[in-house]
Amino acid sequence: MSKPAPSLHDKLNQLRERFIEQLPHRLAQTAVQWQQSRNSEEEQTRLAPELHRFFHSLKGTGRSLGFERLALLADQAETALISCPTRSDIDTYITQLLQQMEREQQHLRSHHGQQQALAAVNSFELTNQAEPLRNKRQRLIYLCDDEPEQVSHLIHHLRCFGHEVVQFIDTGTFFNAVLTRRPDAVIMDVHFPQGQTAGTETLTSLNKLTGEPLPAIVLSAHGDFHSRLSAVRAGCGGYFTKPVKPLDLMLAVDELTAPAADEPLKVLIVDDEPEVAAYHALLLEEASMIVQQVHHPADALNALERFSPDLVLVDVYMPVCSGEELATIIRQQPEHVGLPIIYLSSETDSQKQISAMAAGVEAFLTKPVQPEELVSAVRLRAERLRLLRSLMTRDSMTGLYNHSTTTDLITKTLSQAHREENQHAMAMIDIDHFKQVNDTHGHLAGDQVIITLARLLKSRLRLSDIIGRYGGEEFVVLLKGVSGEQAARLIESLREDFALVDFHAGDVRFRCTFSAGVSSFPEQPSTESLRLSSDQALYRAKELGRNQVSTELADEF
Ligand SMILES: Nc1nc2c(ncn2[C@@H]2O[C@H](COP(=O)(O)OP(=O)(O)OP(=O)(O)O)[C@@H](O)[C@H]2O)c(=O)[nH]1
Repeated sequence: MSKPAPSLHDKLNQLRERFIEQLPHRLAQTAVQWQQSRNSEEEQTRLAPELHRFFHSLKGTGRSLGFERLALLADQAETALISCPTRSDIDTYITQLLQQMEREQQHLRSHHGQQQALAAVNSFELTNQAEPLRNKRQRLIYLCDDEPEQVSHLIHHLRCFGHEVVQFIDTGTFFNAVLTRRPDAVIMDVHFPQGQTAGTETLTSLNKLTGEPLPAIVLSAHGDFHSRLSAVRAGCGGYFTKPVKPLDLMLAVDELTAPAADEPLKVLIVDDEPEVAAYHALLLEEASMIVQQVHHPADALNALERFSPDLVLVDVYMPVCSGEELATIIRQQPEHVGLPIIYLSSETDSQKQISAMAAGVEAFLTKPVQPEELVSAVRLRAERLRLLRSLMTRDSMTGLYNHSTTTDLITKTLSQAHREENQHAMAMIDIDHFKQVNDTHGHLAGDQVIITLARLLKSRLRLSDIIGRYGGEEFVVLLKGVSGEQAARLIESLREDFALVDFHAGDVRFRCTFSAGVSSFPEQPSTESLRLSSDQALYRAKELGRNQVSTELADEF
């Protein structure tokens, strides 16, 4: 039977135990350094920074792990070091503090100390319940600021865009929370009552302790060099001075939490020799690609439909059907015209290779192929296809599907829904008085509004929903598996939140609203009738004064 995974409490306890275990050695080392610094002025100068660093970090980590007495002693030692540059004045004092730390450490290792440490672990609330299921684009953000009223509007905006925001007003609770449930991003103030740079120091301690830098942005009332330096040392990816524009902060969070890589590339291998196919699959999988193998050319079309690869790797010599013939069959299907195909063959005769290429394949690799050659040939061509596909199907400003792709995808979904008797809803969304926004605040500000609404839709709707930019300031979404009524309620909540987003054009702050019309399938059985019905509902919403959601039944939400 496999061992159960350690609980959060166990992990945290292990962390504290490790810290206490390592402490005698570190204290002994520091005591020796302190003695050495007595030998000469050079030694004193050489060791001063190291001694200071030790007390400083012991203060931070001790405090954060709940070892308050230890942190207090370290704080006293640090203050003494800073305020009395002459060593002889504080010699006895520091030696005494080191001895007290030693005793405290022994106490913590004793049974009684362990009990107290455990009580400290249990004193803060652990989120034991299963993590709520979050949208792939939704982030868990920890915001730590001791002046909550100054950041409430930022929290509102972050939540409005679907992020889960947990707020902390002190660094200790924040520290424990990170160890319990690691966030996707942190927004941290620098200055706290505990110290001028206590916020960034907490991040530094956490990064050291976990060995994994937290993606963090600093939000500070001060833009001085010292604060900025502490942020850089804590590995922060951005520094904002208050007051900050919510949308600027949102963009920084987006950038900080953007996935490191896109979806893995998908490759279909068609080869009648299973071992060879498996070997090539292994090489590509090692390079983080997703591979599907087909050993009979006749199965290739089915696999293309289901797997939708970015590239096909075809063996030239196969029984039943040659690679050339298979490539021609694939190319004759309009949806696969641009799909890159690479031949793999033992054929070294260049004349034969040229004739095989006549079927329009992208490359000819000779077996045995070098692993690097295979991976780079596949990656280069598959990524190019991805880029071309994206240029063809997406709107460049918002990254949403363009008009024709949105219509195609909706039509495909409906044809499947007919077979499976599903229900879906369409919403047509149009920004109100958008011409006026452009005329008053300029086109760039108008673009910002469009991009923001696109982001709101992306962050709040499910990945399976179809979201398209239909035209200038008009969007269409297909909400899968929901009734018209449910969809209208959802769009209504988006409408309310969008109306509260602050936009900025220079120093001017302004807000925008949208109107929406909702229709549903199967009541409207085709893409065209859904679109017409949503359009009519949208028209009604505009007529009735805008900033509202209307359904095809003319009920207003
Ligand atoms: N900034 C910007 N403006 C755009 C873009 N696409 C379209 N527009 C503008 O959007 C405006 C749309 O205005 P209208 O369709 O007249 O309607 P409206 O002003 O939004 O008013 P209602 O829909 O009646 O509430 C036009 O002025 C277009 O120039 C774009 O990509 N960026």
